[in-house]
Amino acid sequence: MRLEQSVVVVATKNKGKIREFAHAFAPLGKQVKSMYDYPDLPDIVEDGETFAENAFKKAKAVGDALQLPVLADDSGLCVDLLDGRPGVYSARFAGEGASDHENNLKLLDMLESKQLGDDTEQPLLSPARFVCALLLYHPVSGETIEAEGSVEGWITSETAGSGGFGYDPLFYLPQYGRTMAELTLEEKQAISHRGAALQQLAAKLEQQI
Ligand SMILES: O=c1nc[nH]c2c1ncn2[C@H]1C[C@H](O)[C@@H](COP(=O)(O)OP(=O)(O)OP(=O)(O)O)O1
Ligand SMILES: [Mg+2]
Repeated sequence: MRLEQSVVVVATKNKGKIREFAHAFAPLGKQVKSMYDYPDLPDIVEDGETFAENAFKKAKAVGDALQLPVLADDSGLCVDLLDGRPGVYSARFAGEGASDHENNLKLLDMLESKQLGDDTEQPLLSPARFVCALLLYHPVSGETIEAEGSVEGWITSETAGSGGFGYDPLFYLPQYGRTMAELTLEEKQAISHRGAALQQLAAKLEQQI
């Protein structure tokens, strides 16, 4: 499979993801379209047990509806002290339709309550990682190409930054001394789970050309 078109359709409604994909594909001369560009798409139930399963559901639903190759991203945050939660439930951690802010508050609440009684309150609450599964689906051949990326960091109670989206303000990167929300788009792409998955996808696509 090749990504020949000058338009890449991404099966997402997340404006933060759309911004990051647009930034990543612009140097390749490719324009990104999202689910906002196509009314009447079917609703997608993201009830898979893995990121890859959900990415497949999104890419297949939109690819079959549009009869175009479609890329999907399913991603989330896995927190060590919470045994890997919220994981695939990251988007609806504080309930169906929860905002990023509500999800962030719930996560900090859970982690801070674990710390109660500690003599010294630490801003760094738990190691964590962002995970991103990408899946490119071709509706005619049924072919799929998958890629995955992750990035390690710490959940911090000292949230900072207004860039990015989702859990970025509370994801602290010790090597940068900043949260993910304090990075530029370029910096985030260079180290993020999504950037890593995109690199792996590009490598796989090249192999198949
Ligand atoms: O780079 C990231 N920086 C911060 N947070 C992130 C990131 N990447 C994923 N996340 C969080 C946001 C959301 O709580 C969940 C993704 O859920 P996920 O279902 O894949 O995306 P979504 O529902 O927002 O949009 P859509 O399904 O239409 O692509 O993980
Ligand atoms: Mg979603």
